[in-house]
Amino acid sequence: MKGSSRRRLGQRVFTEQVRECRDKGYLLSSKKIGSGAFSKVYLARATPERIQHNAKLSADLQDKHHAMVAIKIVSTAEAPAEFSRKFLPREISSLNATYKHLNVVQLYETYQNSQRSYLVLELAARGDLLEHINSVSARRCCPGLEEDEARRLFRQLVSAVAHCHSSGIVHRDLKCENILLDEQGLLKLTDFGFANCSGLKNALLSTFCGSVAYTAPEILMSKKYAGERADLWSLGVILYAMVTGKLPFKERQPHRMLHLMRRGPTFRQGLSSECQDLIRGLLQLRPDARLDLQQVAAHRWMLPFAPALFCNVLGTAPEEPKFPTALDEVPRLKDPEPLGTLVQLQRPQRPGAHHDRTSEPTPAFGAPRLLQAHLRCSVASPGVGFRRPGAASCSQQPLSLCSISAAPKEARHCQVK
Ligand SMILES: Nc1ncnc2c1ncn2[C@@H]1O[C@H](COP(=O)(O)OP(=O)(O)OP(=O)(O)O)[C@@H](O)[C@H]1O
Repeated sequence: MKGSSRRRLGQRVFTEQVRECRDKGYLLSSKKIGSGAFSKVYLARATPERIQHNAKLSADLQDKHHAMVAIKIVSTAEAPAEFSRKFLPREISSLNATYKHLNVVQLYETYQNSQRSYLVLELAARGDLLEHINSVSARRCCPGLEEDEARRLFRQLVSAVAHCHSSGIVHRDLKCENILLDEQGLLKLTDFGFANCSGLKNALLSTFCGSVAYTAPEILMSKKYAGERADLWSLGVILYAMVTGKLPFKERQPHRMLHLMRRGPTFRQGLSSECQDLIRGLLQLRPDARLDLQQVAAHRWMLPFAPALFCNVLGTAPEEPKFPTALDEVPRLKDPEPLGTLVQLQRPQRPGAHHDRTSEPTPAFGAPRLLQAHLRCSVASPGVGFRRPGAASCSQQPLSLCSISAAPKEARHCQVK
């Protein structure tokens, strides 16, 4: 289709969406605040009548003193049948199950027709954690957040994940891009497309979900896994990213990734030993050796400010274990690459702007076919259509996390068994 016809079609579709939203009591703006594989997210305003008639909206917006929401429009007509049948309902039911926690994005309501589904969401207008880390790093001319800020955010994240787990939901795609910030700087966990409600307690899962850089080793090894423990690994990666501005393990091939994981994370100078200890506790290879959420909440790095916050969610603090720091017995690779090298890049602006990497060497240890497909998809070239984080005031380029976390949107859905 020619550019001008595509534009006309886009305009017509948008006009329909504006009308459909207006019929439901929302004034859709043309400001697009994000997009996913099959969705676009727009800024919108709830009408006073709608607020009055929707209990969730009125309860929440009253506290916020505004009427703005985010409307995620999912093009179900264009999405694969599996997406509409499986992932979208999963996202909606997970958001309903986790209502209502201060640090989990709220779903106010949904409506749909034969072409699309609309999710009316709490607005988190200050971008995601990845952008935040990058812009703070650029401003400070030093990668990562200050530990105090990281602590404040991480405590909110732990509280959100604890709430999900206690509501019977494992997220399975915890990463910096799925953590949004609102106008008050409050953290809001989002994107429950891979969430699973049977991943708790004794049930073991086998589906590979999420982004490789944040994925627990047991999943990379195609083992059956406990969803809660896998979420804890991802928390360790996120905390590492917060305080260092890098990813702890950055490799394309699963066997090399696993090798790095076995060696454990390395830390920048100046990072407190308490923070290092907490990260090590989360990045334990053996899922049952990993800290659980209670232990995380009670960890001494978490405590300096208002430890009482966690008492409601998590109960009392258990003993804090110690973690091995030495390299384990795995043989060294001949030519290990530097860990978590900073590269200048960002997420693709257009979903799907990725290179076909079919010529990549096949992972040697026999990763599942779908995981290999994911790896090929997820190593998007850093040069293509990436958006820069906030203005850099220093001579360095803006700092950012590595490209493996910026998986093209399609890739995230094509790999799930
Ligand atoms: N409630 C919100 N407030 C503000 N921005 C949002 C909100 N929800 C989503 N966004 C923005 O829209 C983007 C896409 O949203 P989301 O990740 O939910 O879509 P998705 O279709 O699930 O994406 P993916 O294909 O990555 O799974 C987010 O990265 C974020 O920038």
